[in-house]
Amino acid sequence: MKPVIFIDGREGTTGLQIYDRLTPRQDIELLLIDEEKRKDPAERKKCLNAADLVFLCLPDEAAREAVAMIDNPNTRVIDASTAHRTAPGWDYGFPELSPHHRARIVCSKRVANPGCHASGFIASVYPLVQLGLIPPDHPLCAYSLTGYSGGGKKLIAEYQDPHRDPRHASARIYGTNLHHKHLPEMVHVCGLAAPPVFHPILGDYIQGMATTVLLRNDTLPGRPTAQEIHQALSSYYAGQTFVSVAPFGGDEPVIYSDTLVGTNQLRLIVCGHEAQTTVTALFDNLGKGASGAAVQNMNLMLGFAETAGLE
Ligand SMILES: NC(=O)C1=CN([C@@H]2O[C@H](COP(=O)(O)OP(=O)(O)OC[C@H]3O[C@@H](n4cnc5c(N)ncnc54)[C@H](OP(=O)(O)O)[C@@H]3O)[C@@H](O)[C@H]2O)C=CC1
Ligand SMILES: CC(=O)N[C@@H](CCC(=O)OP(=O)(O)O)C(=O)O
Repeated sequence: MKPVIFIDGREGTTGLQIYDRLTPRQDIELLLIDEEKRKDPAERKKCLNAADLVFLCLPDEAAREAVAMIDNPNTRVIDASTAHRTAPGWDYGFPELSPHHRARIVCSKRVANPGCHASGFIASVYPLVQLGLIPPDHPLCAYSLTGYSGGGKKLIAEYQDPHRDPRHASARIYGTNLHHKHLPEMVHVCGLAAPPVFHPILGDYIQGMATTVLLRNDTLPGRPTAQEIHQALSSYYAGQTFVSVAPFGGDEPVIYSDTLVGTNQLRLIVCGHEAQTTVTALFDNLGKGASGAAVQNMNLMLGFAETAGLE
């Protein structure tokens, strides 16, 4: 019997991209909700409980409500929202972080899909903390470029509106209160003593991300060089399909944040010298930053090849 999959929020940005990756597949059965009833709690409840696995591609509050509607003990959940990423009983859906993360996802009933900015930050920082190159109480700084699809349908409409504010043509820093909603998961997953100083930056392009962590080598234990940090990350992720490390200094002399759009890849670029290092994670907010990662997690949970639907 093919596993039955339901995408709650299929009409949204993340949901649609999961749907597009799943429709060609013959190894699953997609449960589709009646278009008119897609926000009807009773109809959603029926679908949520009829499925073997559900993707929640909803605002946080609606995701919490959806989880509360599930009374079938066999229904497994992948939540793309921020609602459960640090919640007890949920596993963090980033399998490349460690064999432990991967093993948890494989048998999990509740997987929280990582936030997009958080994915970029954690991909760089988690291994360096594990390897002892960054102490958990190290004062970290990061910034993260994103396309506007990261803000869902509302932000896409705002940026694509022919009568939009002309200032949207310039990049804009947001999260200026320094309390971005991805900070708790960055701290929780990496085991940090305090959140990084973090600015997200929105550009006038639809898709693609570049998340950069800045390090002063003389403040790190053993004063590693940028090359040594590059070597450590390269060894850490050796053999992974979806996370890779570029040759030292990067693949090109500049870094375009839309380089990996349309893929489920996340590529780390380490630059610097004896005194300073930057680690930039390049990926697609709707690939490894959301929908691609969610499908990868589904593959692991249901015993499919990790790459199925993601080639
Ligand atoms: N976009 C991205 O790059 C990323 C998004 N995410 C997260 O994924 C989740 C979805 O985001 P995104 O796809 O961008 O958002 P969108 O706004 O594009 O889509 C959300 C969808 O949920 C629907 N919806 C809202 N409330 C309900 C409800 N009560 N019942 C059923 N459907 C409902 C909306 O309906 P309607 O169409 O009528 O508005 C919409 O189709 C969010 O939590 C987001 O933070 C995570 C990582 C990256
Ligand atoms: C451009 C933009 O607005 N991006 C969103 C993050 C998108 C994402 O990762 O969403 P969730 O954490 O909600 O799942 C933001 O920075 O709030």
